[in-house]
Amino acid sequence: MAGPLLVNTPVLSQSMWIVEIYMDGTDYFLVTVDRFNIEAIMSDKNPPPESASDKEALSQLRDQIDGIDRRIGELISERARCAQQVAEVKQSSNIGVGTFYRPEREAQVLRNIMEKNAGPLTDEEMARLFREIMSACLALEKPIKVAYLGPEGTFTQQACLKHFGQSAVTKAMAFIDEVFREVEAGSVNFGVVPVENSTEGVVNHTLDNFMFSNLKICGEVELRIHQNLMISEVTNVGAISRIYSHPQSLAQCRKWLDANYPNAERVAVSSNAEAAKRVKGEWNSAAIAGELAAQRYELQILAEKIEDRPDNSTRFLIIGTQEVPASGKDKTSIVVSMRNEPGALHNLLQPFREHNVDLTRVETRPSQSGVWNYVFFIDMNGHQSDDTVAAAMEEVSSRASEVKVLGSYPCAVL
Ligand SMILES: C=C(O[C@@H]1C=C(C(=O)O)C=C[C@H]1O)C(=O)O
Repeated sequence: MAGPLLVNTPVLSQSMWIVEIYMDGTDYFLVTVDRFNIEAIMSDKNPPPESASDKEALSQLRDQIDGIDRRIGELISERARCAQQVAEVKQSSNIGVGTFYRPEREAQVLRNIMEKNAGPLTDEEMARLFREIMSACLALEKPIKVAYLGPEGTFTQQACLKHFGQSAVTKAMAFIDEVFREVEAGSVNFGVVPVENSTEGVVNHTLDNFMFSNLKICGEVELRIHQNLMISEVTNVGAISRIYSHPQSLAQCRKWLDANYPNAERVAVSSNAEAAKRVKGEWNSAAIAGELAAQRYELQILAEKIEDRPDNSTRFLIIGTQEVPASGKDKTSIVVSMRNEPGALHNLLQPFREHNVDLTRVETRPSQSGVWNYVFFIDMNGHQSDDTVAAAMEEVSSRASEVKVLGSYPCAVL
């Protein structure tokens, strides 16, 4: 066999190159290589030759993208002008006085986008883009103010941005009670608090607040929780002897820590964001927190997704003063108190079964007053205006000492 006869000839396609041709009698063999791999391997000193046709193709595609971007920009402006007109209609009529933000409408818009999406972007990616467009359009109508359980960089802040987008004006509060108070006082429009929380361990605190508050649940957010090990610019990577985080996060990463940092001291602090703050300026420590904390406190992520369970997620509630109309796919949350008697729980659950209402969560809390013996927090699929939900609720009301509807709200879209 003779050869190679030719080296580095970009003739097969834009992505495949023939690098060698061997002759063997009348047969010949091509040795090809993926151009993009080659490009990655080659150093800047020795760049692959660019053909004139490749350059032309690239420049044509870029011109096309510039044109599309112009059109997208024009369409976004047109959409924003429509949202401004909606605001004018809302203002001049009594439709939606004080309710510029419409959670049910936003959920419908996002669901619609996901349903119509033909790819190649995923439904979630597409909805995320539209989430930001809507957030900016709403800010033109009226900037929305939201309080959340801080400090900055917590998973609750991440949930807040996921739900309201980057154009919302956010305010970090130190405690869950303060988030409730801030909304009740009217200094913000909404609040975001964790409810089924595998990270911050504050589920009960949120539920207890609902017992004495007239605020409504206006929405829910689900967040995949990814934990990361992060360090500051002064950290000596080889000498990490202390790792800060919230106790729940330390627990979630226990196996990973046992395997990777068996001798480091694990220090529990009040939040993941607090952990991130502490590693600033400490050469021998690291923190476990979310990506947002790394961004906020300018830390470097040393290892990502270190949680032992990859399906780890947390649910947050949006609290406000408005009743949310049905969006087509909703949940209803209630709190019910029952007298302490045999079969109380059975009596409470029976109407839901009879009316075919699907319960998604039942939580029991000790009563905080003598009147309520058992207090149950119940989440169900459906809106309180649905016939089945309304019928079940009526029946429950006749059996319980007290029933309070915490709200009907759209199921989390993203
Ligand atoms: C435009 C409206 O107001 C707000 C903005 C929305 C949007 O940009 O699509 C949707 C719902 C509201 O939060 C509306 O009520 O339709």
